Amino acid sequence: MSLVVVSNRVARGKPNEPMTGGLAAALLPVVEYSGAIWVGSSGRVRDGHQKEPFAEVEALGTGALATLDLPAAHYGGYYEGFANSALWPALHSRSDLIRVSQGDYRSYREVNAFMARALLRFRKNKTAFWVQDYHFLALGAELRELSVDDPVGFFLHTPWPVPAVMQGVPNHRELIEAMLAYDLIGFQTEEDRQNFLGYISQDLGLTAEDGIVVSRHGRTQCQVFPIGIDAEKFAQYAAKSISHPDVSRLRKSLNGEKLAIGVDRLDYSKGLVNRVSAFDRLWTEQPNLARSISLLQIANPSRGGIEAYGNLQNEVARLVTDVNGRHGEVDWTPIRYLNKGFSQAVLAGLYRTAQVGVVTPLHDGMNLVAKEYVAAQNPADPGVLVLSKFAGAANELDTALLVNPHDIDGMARAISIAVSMPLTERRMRWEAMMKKLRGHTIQQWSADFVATLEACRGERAAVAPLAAQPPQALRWLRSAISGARLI
Ligand SMILES: O=P(O)(O)OC[C@H]1O[C@H](O[C@H]2O[C@H](CO)[C@@H](O)[C@H](O)[C@H]2O)[C@H](O)[C@@H](O)[C@@H]1O
Ligand SMILES: O=c1ccn([C@@H]2O[C@H](COP(=O)(O)OP(=O)(O)O)[C@@H](O)[C@H]2O)c(=O)[nH]1
Repeated sequence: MSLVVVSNRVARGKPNEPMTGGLAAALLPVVEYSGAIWVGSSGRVRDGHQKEPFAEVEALGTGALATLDLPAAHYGGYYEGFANSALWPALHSRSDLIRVSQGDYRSYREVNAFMARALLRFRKNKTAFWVQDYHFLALGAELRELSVDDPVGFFLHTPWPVPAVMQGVPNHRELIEAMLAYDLIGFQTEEDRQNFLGYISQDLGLTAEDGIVVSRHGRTQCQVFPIGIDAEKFAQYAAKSISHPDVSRLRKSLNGEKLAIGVDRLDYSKGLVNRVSAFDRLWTEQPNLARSISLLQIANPSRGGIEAYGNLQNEVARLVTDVNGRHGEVDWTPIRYLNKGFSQAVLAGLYRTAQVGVVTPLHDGMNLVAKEYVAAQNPADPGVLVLSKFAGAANELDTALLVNPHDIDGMARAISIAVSMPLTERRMRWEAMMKKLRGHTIQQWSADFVATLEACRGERAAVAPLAAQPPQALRWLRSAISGARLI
């Protein structure tokens, strides 16, 4: 079996470069170790009608990376338009931020159709296609139009909201009906899966039995696959990176003061304004904590061409300036605010330096930073994770200090509790989280999804049984897709 993984964003595996988002960070080791071929956008566009889509193919570990120049006439409407100004806000329950035109929807569908044509080149005798995320909701249907009858699966990295929110997306019915051309649809949490099935029932009049929806396309299995991380890799990075100049300079600058860390793309879903307000509240209500805990906030700019993101960047910068102006001293800066990215090896050292990890999104599919923070801690003296209950990660990391990101006082209180938590309690909470991270790795996640997808082969007319978890997940994945080397 050969596996073709498809996403808009890809990663190149350069160890010193920051990752752009969790999807690319998660898929990189999957492709490197499994021998799959990963197809995505090159980030460049190409004019005119491309008879044969242009792809550059390079090796990526034991797998390969194929990047495509997307059609110039449709790229903006697809990426900044429909994907990130209609679907992204809706998926994160921000209907107020939906800005979209019919032209954007047409471009989105054109790019999905273009990608389907491009994928034919990577199809072999026995191929399975694994499509990632909201950029390609209709890609399965486009592949079926081209007579592809291989298993085609889809994984959604974001949340799926309640039906009323999806109803605010133009063309929602046509688009979500097209999703049922997938054999398997994966979600981060049970709540996301239930919301999706709720929409299918309310808007499409289809019922699901044991997560199987039968539509005109055949059968679609809807299942939860929470994404994991390589916890051991982060632990090793963290132990090693202490000597990295960025990490040792940070440590030296702290002078015994405690540190909280936030690491996010500059995105309205991440709750940055509320987080900074919570620190403002903390230092106002408990002035004794000024100079004893500061915040390092890494906020990597994202999707800068979209108005809502530009506005957010200005708002957060203004707020940080206000808070620093209010609480700062000649020799103390309450918030160190950085608009740039770091490699994961350096991030691990920064996570380990901080006694508190603050991950407080308003909504988040999973949030890998929460898991990475835990994995990077020193087992003998672990830090405390303050985690939004609206991050997918809260389902597993339930011994973190769970907070409501809309409750500024509650967050300030949780940060204060985290700062003074005794070692025994910190260790108990951390060990419970670490056990979950070790028990569910990124390799396990991909092996589970691919095994379940492969079980759908030839089963479009009959319900495929849920695949048992493979005992040697990674070995299985490698051997199952060993035929994937296409170049
Ligand atoms: O590709 P961009 O437009 O620059 O955005 C970056 C990625 O953001 C989102 O990441 C999600 O995937 C993570 C891993 O599953 C998950 O932890 C997080 O909660 C999600 O927000 C987006 O879904 C990706 O498609 C983007 O590439
Ligand atoms: O400076 C940075 C900031 C983030 N990341 C990585 O980007 C990913 C962010 O994923 P997450 O799921 O937290 O959020 P997303 O950005 O995908 O919404 C994580 O793997 C981080 O390690 C990175 O490599 N460098």
